[in-house]
Amino acid sequence: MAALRVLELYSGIGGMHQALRESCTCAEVVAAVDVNTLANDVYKHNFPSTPLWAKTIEGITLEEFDRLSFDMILMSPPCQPFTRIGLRGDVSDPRTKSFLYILDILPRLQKLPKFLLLENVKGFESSSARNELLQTLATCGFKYQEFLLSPTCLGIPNSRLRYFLVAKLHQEPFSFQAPGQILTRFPDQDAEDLLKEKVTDKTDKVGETSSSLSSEEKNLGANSGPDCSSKSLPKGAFLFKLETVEEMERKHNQDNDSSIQMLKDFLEEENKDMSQYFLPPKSLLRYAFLLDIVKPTCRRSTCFTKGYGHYVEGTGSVLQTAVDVQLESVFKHIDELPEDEKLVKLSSLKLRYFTPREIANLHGFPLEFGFPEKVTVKQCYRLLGNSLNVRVVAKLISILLE
Ligand SMILES: C[S@@+](CC[C@H](N)C(=O)[O-])C[C@H]1O[C@@H](n2cnc3c(N)ncnc32)[C@H](O)[C@@H]1O
Repeated sequence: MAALRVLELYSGIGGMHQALRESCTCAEVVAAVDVNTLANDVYKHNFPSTPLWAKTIEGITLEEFDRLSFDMILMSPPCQPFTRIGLRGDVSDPRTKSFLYILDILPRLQKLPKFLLLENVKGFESSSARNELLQTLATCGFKYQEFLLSPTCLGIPNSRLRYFLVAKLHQEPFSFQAPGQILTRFPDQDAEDLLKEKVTDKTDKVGETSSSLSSEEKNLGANSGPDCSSKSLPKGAFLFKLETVEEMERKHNQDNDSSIQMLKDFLEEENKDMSQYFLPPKSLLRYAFLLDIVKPTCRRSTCFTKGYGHYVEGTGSVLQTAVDVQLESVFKHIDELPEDEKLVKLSSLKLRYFTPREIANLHGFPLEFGFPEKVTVKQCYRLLGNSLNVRVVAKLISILLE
């Protein structure tokens, strides 16, 4: 069988290429395109034989696209115009220009690709750019399905809810196609969950609390979950550490969901020198209440963004390495303490950032995937924060090509 000719647009560090490999598809990336010099260096480091076009997508002519004669497009367009917390410039944001250019080129190609996969942030599904994409695909004769998925669907303890679209040309609809719907789980997941529930049913009655909701839905607080000591508190009440009862319950549920792996499976060797990753006193004192603190035995972590290690708030979880220290005992009445005592208490948790390697592990990059030596830790965080979960995309590629 001839190898599938794949065009990787907005290639970054090559998350899509890695996913293609992980899916064991017989394929060749005929061109990867990105303007970011540093991301391109990382890409070349890991995929040295792939032709890398360090230019803007809108600078590629129709003829150049035609010459590549590709069968598949894999792409992650810039997400800033669609993020829920951003300005949501959508199609009027200049960063969407290259995507609109692709939509304009697509119907005019000499040979349409047979397959297409797109990744973007949650928020893209309600954008005009997405409506234009669907319209273009329908005009060209593609069958497509949209998803909102997080790595937790695959038992990975990391939330990274993303929009995905898979499309194939002139073929039977997907067996799982649900017109007008965005699927929030993998097509085979219902059957898998049912099987799991049956097994748990027989062996462990406590398992009943893992309802038919996906982990991400539980994550979003859609499940009331098992009993927890905080239940008598009024809805929305704040506990220690600026957390509501609902947040506490959600974390509690996820940490007890044995279908998700523990974070310790993704961590680096304990004997490695981690001194550079510990949170400095200034950050501890200023942001302690806003940190999402997890232990190695936890089965969850928040989405690691490109600001991780630079901004503290909302950019990703931090790891409590002093595992025997009780979080509650540290935070209780901490506000009443003078600063030096506060710092002693907070330091006892031994909080550190996840290393770039650990984030790469959570994102599904294999151990052989690396960064050139000159790339700094902060740059690694930035590039990984822009990238994707390889295992989620690999599974979608398999589903698309089934
Ligand atoms: C969301 S990131 C994609 C990350 C990639 N999937 C990965 O695994 O690293 C978007 C990428 O698009 C690139 N980009 C943005 N606008 C572009 C354009 N007009 N032409 C080419 N690349 C562009 C950025 O440099 C960035 O690396």
